[in-house]
Amino acid sequence: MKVTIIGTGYVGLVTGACLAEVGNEVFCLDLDQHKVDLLNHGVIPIHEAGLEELVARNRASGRLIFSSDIAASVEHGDIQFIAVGTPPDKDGAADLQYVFAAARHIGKYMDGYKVVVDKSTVPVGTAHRVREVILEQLAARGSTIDFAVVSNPEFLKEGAAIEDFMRPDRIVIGCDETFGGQRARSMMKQLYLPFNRNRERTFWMDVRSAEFTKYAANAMLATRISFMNELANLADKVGVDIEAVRHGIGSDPRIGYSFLYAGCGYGGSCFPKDVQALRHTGAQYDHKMQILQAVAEVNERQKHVLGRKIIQRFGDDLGRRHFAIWGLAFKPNTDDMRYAPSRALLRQLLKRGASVAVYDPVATKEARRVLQEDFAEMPHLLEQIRFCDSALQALQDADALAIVTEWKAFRSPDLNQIKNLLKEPVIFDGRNLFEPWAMANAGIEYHGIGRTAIKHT
Ligand SMILES: NC(=O)c1ccc[n+]([C@@H]2O[C@H](COP(=O)([O-])OP(=O)(O)OC[C@H]3O[C@@H](n4cnc5c(N)ncnc54)[C@H](O)[C@@H]3O)[C@@H](O)[C@H]2O)c1
Ligand SMILES: O=c1ccn([C@@H]2O[C@H](COP(=O)(O)OP(=O)(O)O[C@H]3O[C@H](CO)[C@@H](O)[C@H](O)[C@H]3O)[C@@H](O)[C@H]2O)c(=O)[nH]1
Repeated sequence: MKVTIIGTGYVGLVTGACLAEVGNEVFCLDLDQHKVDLLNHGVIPIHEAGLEELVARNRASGRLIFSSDIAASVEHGDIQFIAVGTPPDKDGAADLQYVFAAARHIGKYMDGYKVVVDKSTVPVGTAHRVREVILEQLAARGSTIDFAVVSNPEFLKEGAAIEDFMRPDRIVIGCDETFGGQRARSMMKQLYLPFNRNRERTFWMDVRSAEFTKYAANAMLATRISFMNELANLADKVGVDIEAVRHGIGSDPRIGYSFLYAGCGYGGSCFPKDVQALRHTGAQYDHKMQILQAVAEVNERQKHVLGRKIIQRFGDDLGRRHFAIWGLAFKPNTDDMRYAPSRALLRQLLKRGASVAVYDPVATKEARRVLQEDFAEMPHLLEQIRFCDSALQALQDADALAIVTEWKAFRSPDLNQIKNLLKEPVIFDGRNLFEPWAMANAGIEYHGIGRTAIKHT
């Protein structure tokens, strides 16, 4: 099928490459000319396992092209995916300006029937507004061309994006009579056939319910994490091991093990903004989302828990202290720094005068960029950060090690080397990678999240 993807970011690029891989002719549009140029030179602007090979293979076959030519992009695809960003605006609502700009472009240039698919995460009612925007453009041209608007939210996780797209848990498609009906439904069905071979994964529903399902999924996952983080903080006070509790409750199939890891808070481009946006939808309908308010507040606090543990241990004046930090990205297998908990920790430590040596396997370049922005008003603090090429290098002469991202490479370190390189054998583990008893046996003072701190004796 002929498909256009508008917006070639995480979601657009993965969607485009995966749809090309199963045989479609895909046109990826982006207004960021630099990004388009990189992609046309085979350079992938993000770190995502397997993406480079997938893009190269499909570019070589001619099934995947990148361009900033709006008119050509609208002409190309019978199906037009809108996969642009929906960042939070100043009130926490989803900023839909990029979605509507894409809709305007479609309305301005379309010359035949199109199925317009909202793939971006957008609040309930957005498909209706996208339809209105397209209709306005058509009316301005005196045109009555038929089109459909469909909601097809994306559930991929960064770091496992290709696997998630190729073998999704579910494909949610909102398609109803108001916006498109049977013709759009059969085109969407055909497009997703290759992803339904093993079993039917598509859930058909009305457009508004599909839009809501995306927020419901992210809000539920964020709630589980904040719930566990709140329990972990209490566990620390009452002398309970949150990891034992996680096993104890996760074994109940009604609860399950996923997304129950306590830590130093959730980050990323989705949970923080989507929780806020859903709260905002609640406010618009005079319906206070009390649980989600607590979820967001607990998470904000949680991002500071690791820093607070460090301050408790070393005092508020960190002027002569130096710390090693492992992990900068908001989670492993990505270089994404959006809302990463490491940013909150750095702010806490640097403002108190500490210096830090940081290491992340892939996010260093992106971290340098976002930290310039974070410390734009206090640029001198950036001089207190040293970016290292290896985890061991970061440990040299540090007073303690803090772990912020659960990269696999951090899971089984040589404890003797850690002890030899650190000035004091102290670890603050924001992702509970290690067992307190193993640390105690190794003579390391260990502070996890919700794991009774065992002091080095
Ligand atoms: N990142 C994820 O893991 C993920 C997963 C599921 C859903 N989502 C949702 O998908 C959407 C996209 O997220 P993302 O992380 O891919 O965003 P992104 O910021 O990585 O990419 C968006 C891209 O759209 C481009 N763009 C903006 N306006 C445009 C226009 N009018 N025409 C063409 N290109 C335009 C930008 O230049 C940018 O390259 C968001 O709504 C997000 O919430 C993201
Ligand atoms: O038990 C857990 C699981 C995750 N996290 C943290 O939660 C954040 C988000 O993790 P994850 O969900 O794996 O990453 P995302 O790539 O942001 O993916 C989420 O957001 C996407 C964008 O909407 C959705 O498509 C995905 O389904 C949804 O998992 C990260 O900071 C993790 O460290 C925890 O603290 N504890």
